[in-house]
Amino acid sequence: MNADIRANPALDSPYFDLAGHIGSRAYCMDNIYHDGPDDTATLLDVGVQALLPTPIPAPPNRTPKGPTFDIRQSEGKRGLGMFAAQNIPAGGLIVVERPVLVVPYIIAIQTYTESELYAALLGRLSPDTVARFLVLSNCKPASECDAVEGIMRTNAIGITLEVPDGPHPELPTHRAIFLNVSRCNHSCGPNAVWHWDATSFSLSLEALRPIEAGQEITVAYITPTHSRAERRARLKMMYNFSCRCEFCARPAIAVSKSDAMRAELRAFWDAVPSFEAWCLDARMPDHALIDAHKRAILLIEAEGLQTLDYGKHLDAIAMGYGALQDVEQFRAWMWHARDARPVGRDDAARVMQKWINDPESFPVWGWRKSLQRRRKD
Ligand SMILES: C[S@@+](CC[C@H](N)C(=O)[O-])C[C@H]1O[C@@H](n2cnc3c(N)ncnc32)[C@H](O)[C@@H]1O
Repeated sequence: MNADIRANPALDSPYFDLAGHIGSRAYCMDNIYHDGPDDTATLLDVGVQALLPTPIPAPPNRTPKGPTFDIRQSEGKRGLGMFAAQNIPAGGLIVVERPVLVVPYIIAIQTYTESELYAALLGRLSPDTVARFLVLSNCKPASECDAVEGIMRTNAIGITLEVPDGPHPELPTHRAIFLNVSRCNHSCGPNAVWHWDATSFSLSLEALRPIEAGQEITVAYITPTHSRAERRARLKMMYNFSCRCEFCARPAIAVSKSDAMRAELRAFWDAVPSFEAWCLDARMPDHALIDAHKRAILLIEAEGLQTLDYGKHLDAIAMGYGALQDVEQFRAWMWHARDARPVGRDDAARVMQKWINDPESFPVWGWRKSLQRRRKD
């Protein structure tokens, strides 16, 4: 079993049935050919393979203008890293990339070793792609696994393919290698995030906040809301490095404050009332919900954690002001929410602009008052 992988929610499934999985799978190797320089070599369950669309549609056309990044040495013993080659706005697209290798999260094959399978898969790629794969970082000692498996464990990103619900909820989850995004180092307050789009078989990397030209582009390898000590222990265990990000380098006095703020953010969604509950409950102050989300934004900005539902908090504040029929604040926060949308998502921005122009067309306009009035009647 491949224990080290980023983002594998399928494995939290209570229905995970490893024995059933092993007993019932058949696999095939194939290639997916793309327009770009690198094809994808796949090892897929035959059922999953049959579900792939042919041809695979092109990724949504949101191509950034000019080169957005370069790969070079990062400071402080972090190896290579990805750096912004131009100023990138919040929500700006950095790169869209197809994987060069895709394998199931669990490979239930006993007749071949994983090394043999990877050798066969690499044999399906161009020599140039293989050369670029083989120089990716490997954090695993030779005593633990061979070099190719080490590269997989260090760089693979968890992706899900489109598989209908069934008795094997682990089936959609795969490990994929992306040659550029693999060069992104980890930060406990990352300035970028990746999104996998199963339909176009592509990964897009987007800025979470403005990134200046020359600044390093970072992502989070683990959930960043844990305490500094927990984050570091987890990174050491999974990726065998002591985190050297700016958030871990803070002085000790700042660490307990940071740990407390992250704990508050981790508990946020369980503690905050739902929008409907706040609308209905007259005992709750008018600004209770809005203030809670404003506090979350404050914490997120202090800790560089825009990866945590930043846009959702902005939406919630705008919605709160809409429910209170506060035109001025509604417009101001809807602007923020609109601007925080990833660049290129024009359909969402258009709808939000319509609400800014005509607040009364906002679907929950005045709800807190009207629901309470209705409750009294
Ligand atoms: C996926 S690779 C990232 C790119 C890598 N630096 C390279 O040269 O290809 C992951 C490896 O980069 C290094 N790394 C990433 N983030 C780091 C950080 N915050 N502090 C120290 N090392 C880091 C570790 O060696 C880790 O195993």
